[in-house]
Amino acid sequence: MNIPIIDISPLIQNTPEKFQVAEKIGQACRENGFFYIIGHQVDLELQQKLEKLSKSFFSLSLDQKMKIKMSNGGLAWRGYFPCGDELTSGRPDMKEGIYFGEELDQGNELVKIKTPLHGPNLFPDDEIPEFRNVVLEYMKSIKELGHKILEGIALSLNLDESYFYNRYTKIPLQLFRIFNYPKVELNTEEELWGVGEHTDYGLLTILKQDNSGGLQVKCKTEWIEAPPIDNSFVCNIGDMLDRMTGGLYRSTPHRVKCQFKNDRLSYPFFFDPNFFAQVKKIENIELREEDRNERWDKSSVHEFCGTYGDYLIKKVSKVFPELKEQVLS
Ligand SMILES: O=C(O)CCC(=O)C(=O)O
Ligand SMILES: [Fe+2]
Repeated sequence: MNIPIIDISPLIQNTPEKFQVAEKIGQACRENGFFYIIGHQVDLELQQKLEKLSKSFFSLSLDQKMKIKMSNGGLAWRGYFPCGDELTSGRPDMKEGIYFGEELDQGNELVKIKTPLHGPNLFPDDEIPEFRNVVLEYMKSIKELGHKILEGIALSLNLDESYFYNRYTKIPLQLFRIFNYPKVELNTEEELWGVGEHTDYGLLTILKQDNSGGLQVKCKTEWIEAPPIDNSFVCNIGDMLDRMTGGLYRSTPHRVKCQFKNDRLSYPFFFDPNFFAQVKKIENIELREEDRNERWDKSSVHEFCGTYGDYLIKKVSKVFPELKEQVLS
């Protein structure tokens, strides 16, 4: 089974062919929850600048990188974490990375009342002064892309194209990460993963990956590769879309292999419901059979009660247990 490649230019240009695009997106979401997009019109030069600056960042010394360590980001949950600090299902991932989000200054009302995951980003301004603007510009264009893809997803469910925008994503929660999976010298019996099996938490993930490979997607019981495709993004649906569609669009487990040949860079952007949104099932969609026992975390996305922020904080706390103690205690 292959992951489909969908040219979304009609969706971007708002031409009548967008309904056919929506049809293809719907099919991909019902089949395995993963698809590539091309024709997205995200500026290539901007992407190349992002790649170049990200490489420069990860090649700084650990001391330099730790100047923007996540504990300095406090409640906003931003900044750098070194290899081994992030856990999936309780086990350390073989990756380092930086967390970004919407850039909000200390004067912002939500920041003033200490809303978790809201605040200013941490950038390596001394070492790589251009990084800040390039990251913020990239996030802006992927956010716009996210709105477009969600219009396609709404159409694929026979909903008004602004269904998600009106209810959940007028102000989406944006989480943007840049990961480096460093080349690992094999000297252990332990099974190592770049990222262990998991599903994403929110609505939609838009992933840029370099040409190293290693991303794998679980199709029923089989793992298939999601190899790099030039100037494409890999899209996958998260737990909240699974919940909204009563399981019709499942959030699909995926993982990343440990890298033994060279470093791998990836850039996942999580386009998620507003932090304060109560995520509900779409009217007129029937709840499908529970998949809890098959899920990696043995929990049900359909039983959860609360806001998206509540859901996310519970999940993120498992991923960074130490930070949780510092920040939320
Ligand atoms: O690095 C990748 O290709 C995927 C990362 C991922 O699955 C995640 O951060 O949720
Ligand atoms: Fe993921």
